[in-house]
Formats: sequence, structure tokens, C-alpha cells
Amino acid sequence: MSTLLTISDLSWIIQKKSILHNINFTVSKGEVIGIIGPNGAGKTSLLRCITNQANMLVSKNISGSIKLKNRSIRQFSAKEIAQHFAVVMQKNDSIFALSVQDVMKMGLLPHKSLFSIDSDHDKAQIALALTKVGLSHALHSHFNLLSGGEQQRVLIARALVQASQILILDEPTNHLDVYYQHQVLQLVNNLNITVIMTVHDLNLASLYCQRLLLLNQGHLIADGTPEEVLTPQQLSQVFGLPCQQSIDAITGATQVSFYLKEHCVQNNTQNVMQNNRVSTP
Ligand SMILES: Nc1ncnc2c1ncn2[C@@H]1O[C@H](COP(=O)(O)OP(=O)(O)OP(=O)(O)O)[C@@H](O)[C@H]1O
Repeated sequence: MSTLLTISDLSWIIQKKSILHNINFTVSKGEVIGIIGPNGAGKTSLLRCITNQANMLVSKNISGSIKLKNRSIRQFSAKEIAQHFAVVMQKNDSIFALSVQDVMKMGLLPHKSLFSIDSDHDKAQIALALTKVGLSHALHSHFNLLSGGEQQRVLIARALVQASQILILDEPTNHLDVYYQHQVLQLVNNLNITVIMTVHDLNLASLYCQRLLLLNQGHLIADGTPEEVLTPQQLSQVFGLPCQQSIDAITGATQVSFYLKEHCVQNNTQNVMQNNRVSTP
């Protein structure tokens, strides 16, 4: 697999606090990577650096390098970045006193020249993407009148029409009910493009990501398959709760569960200890 992104010695300090500390990893074409870790670990900050939001890599507080196809990301124009990355972040700007159709059209902008007219192909792309996220009926709805979950699905559909090589998603399952959590992550998996996303739900991350990066306090603690990263020892240390790892009987995926000691039923605990990998912080 060819390397798309190379992150080397990436560090970011704000007000003497280390937000990201000496991060190193590469991303190969076609990988689906989940970034996991507790609140404040630096997950969103890492995504922001990778996509060089607001040209932030020029900031003197950020050191190290990010290369896209062997070229420093600092050398890419905003339009080139948008051609390579489709980004759905958690905090959206106030663009959304718009119809769903207008929000979707914004996904086509990186590939268009100024004043170019919408083609039938564009309209078909928008309709297809909305159908994929179950919102074909919402084309003429006001974006800001949709529920949080529906808005999230529109933004993912907008990223789909952008047809970029790398999809960056910050908590894509936020606001989604369990049905759409699986729908959206399955959809993302079936795109056959490179995906980097932050995910809070470790079991969803395990099911849908082939590789996980575990961050804690700005440090990259582990990088590997779900089975390698979701170890009870690592997770109980990072999240501060006892943790057990098991294999899901239906999916065969590595799964983890956390619990408080107060919630353990004595006999069950002994069985669990015997059958599964368990660790306490
Ligand atoms: N612009 C900023 N100014 C000051 N501190 C910041 C800034 N951006 C991020 N931080 C701090 O950096 C740390 C990492 O934040 P970040 O949003 O990347 O964490 P996260 O892992 O995505 O958290 P969450 O799971 O809660 O979304 C936090 O302590 C946050 O307060």
C-alpha cells in the first residue's frame, strides 16, 4: 500500500500546555483509521493539524512535519487541501441558514471554477449521496431545522459528493441513533477511500476501523489493530476504569467493557476473570 500521509515529530504547545507531543505515524492509501482516547486527549487537535485548518501549521507553536504524498502540507493551497480532504468536524461554522441542497453544493466547490453552473451530473451526485445517508426526502429542507443526527448525516453526504481521497471525520456517530451509527460507519467503510476519524465508542471503532491510534494527554500511546490497541492494561490506565476485553460472538470483533467495582456481582466477576482478559487501573 502506498503512503499518503506522513506525520513526523508533530508537537503543539498552547499556553505552555502540550496539546500534541512528538506524534509519529504514517497513513497508507485505503486505510480506515480510528483515533481514540479520553476527552481532551488531543484527537480533534490532531485532525485540525492534519488538515492544516486556518493554515495553522505556520504557527510557531506547532513543530514537526505533515507530508501529503511526500509534499509538505504547508505548500498546499486551501483549494488543494479541499480537493484532497473532505472534512466533517464537530463544531460547524454558521453557514447553515441554508437549504440542504445548498449545503450539499458546497461539497462540489473544490472541483469547480467560479460561477460554473450546476450540471445534471452534480444534481445526480447530490441525490445519490443523500440517498446513501437516508435523507433523499430532505433536499429542500432548511439545514438548521433538521435534528442533530440528520444534520450530521447531511454533512457526511456533503463529504461524499466532495469525492476526496481522504475523508476526515470528527466523531461521525455523534448525535446518531444506533441504527444510523452502524449505517454511517458501514457506508464510510464501503467507500474504499482513506478514512481518518475520531471515535468515542471503542466497540464501534473496533468493528469498523482496521487500525486504531490511542491518544492520551497529547501522546500517541498505541498504534495497531483493534486487538493490539484495545488491551485492558492500556485502556484501564488511560480511562481510569477496570476493563475487560472479549471477542464478540456474532461479529468476531475485539470488544471491551468498562465497569465500576461496585457494580460487580461476585460470581460473575470470577467467571469473567477466568474467561476474558481483565485489567484494573
Ligand atoms: N485553541 C486552543 N486553545 C487552548 N487550548 C486548546 C485549544 N484547542 C485545544 N485545546 C486544548 O487541547 C486539549 C485537546 O483538545 P482536543 O479538542 O483536541 O481533545 P479531544 O481529544 O478531541 O477531546 P474530546 O474527546 O473532548 O472531543 C484540550 O485540553 C483542549 O482544551
